[in-house]
Amino acid sequence: TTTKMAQRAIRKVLLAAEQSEGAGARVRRSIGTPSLRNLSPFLMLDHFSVRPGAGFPDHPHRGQETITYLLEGAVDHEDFAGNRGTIRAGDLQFMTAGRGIVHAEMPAQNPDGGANVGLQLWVDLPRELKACEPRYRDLRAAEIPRVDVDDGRATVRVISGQSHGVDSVKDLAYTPVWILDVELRPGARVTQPLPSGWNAFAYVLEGDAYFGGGEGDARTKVAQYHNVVFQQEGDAVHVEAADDAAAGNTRLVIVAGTPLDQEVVQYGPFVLNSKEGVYQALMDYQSYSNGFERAKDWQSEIGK
Ligand SMILES: Nc1ccc(F)c(C(=O)c2c[nH]c3ncc(Cl)cc23)c1F
Ligand SMILES: [Fe+3]
Repeated sequence: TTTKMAQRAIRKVLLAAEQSEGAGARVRRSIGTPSLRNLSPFLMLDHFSVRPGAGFPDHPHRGQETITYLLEGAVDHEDFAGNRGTIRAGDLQFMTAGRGIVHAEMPAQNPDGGANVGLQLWVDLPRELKACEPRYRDLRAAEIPRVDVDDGRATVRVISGQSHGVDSVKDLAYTPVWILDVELRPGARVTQPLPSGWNAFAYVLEGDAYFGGGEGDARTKVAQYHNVVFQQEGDAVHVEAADDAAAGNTRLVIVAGTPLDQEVVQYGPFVLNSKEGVYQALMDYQSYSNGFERAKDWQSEIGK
């Protein structure tokens, strides 16, 4: 007999309000705001929109991993070590900043193009990896397995982790995370197991999603641009779409990660385990040392 999955209850629901970031970019930040800081290992979630002429010019990172998921358009990146690349709709870039990166992230040259839209998730690095060598891992759309669920009413792109018997192709971040891109057509019902004890959230990209319910409990309706943070207890999250065929599709990402048992002291893109660590990062960045040597006399081409 299959034991019924203990569903995770909702801890809180947050609206991701729009704010400015970088040079003329707009982001909807739902993790990393005063109302949601402690969701280890997650430090920030930005749902960004960047038009040609705007972007994220030269800036540093230390002590975290950034996972960038392009939903529309294309973004170029270029760093102080000469690494360059483009991530297009459906692709992801996993960047481990480790001891230090200085880079720019700008819309790919398409002057008459529309907005470039995606998600950028910052994941904390465990203490012993804070000073590791930086690295990049790209995951192209074609490499991401898809699984049809609920008689084809739902589709899950398994970016990282497992869903309904399908495994992602490879682990790309040091800190274990699951990232599932879920498309629900009208009437879809999906129960998604998650590793127990991990922190987990869902961010609604399109349409309305209904969480929980069953056993006589009412479902919770969550609208677009809202982030649903789940309790740590429980084995699975349950999500549904409205039955009404006129409602259109619902799209959300379900993300889970292993909590890190360490202090988080953050000053912008410097994320360490102590104030001294943050001071040191600021000093190193300003004096081009301990991982920031290549920032001296460097300017990106794309961020000019
Ligand atoms: N000022 C400032 C300081 C530190 C940063 F890391 C950034 C930054 O690069 C981003 C912050 N949200 C993002 N969403 C998507 C992308 Cl592609 C980049 C960013 C930035 F703009
Ligand atoms: Fe960056």
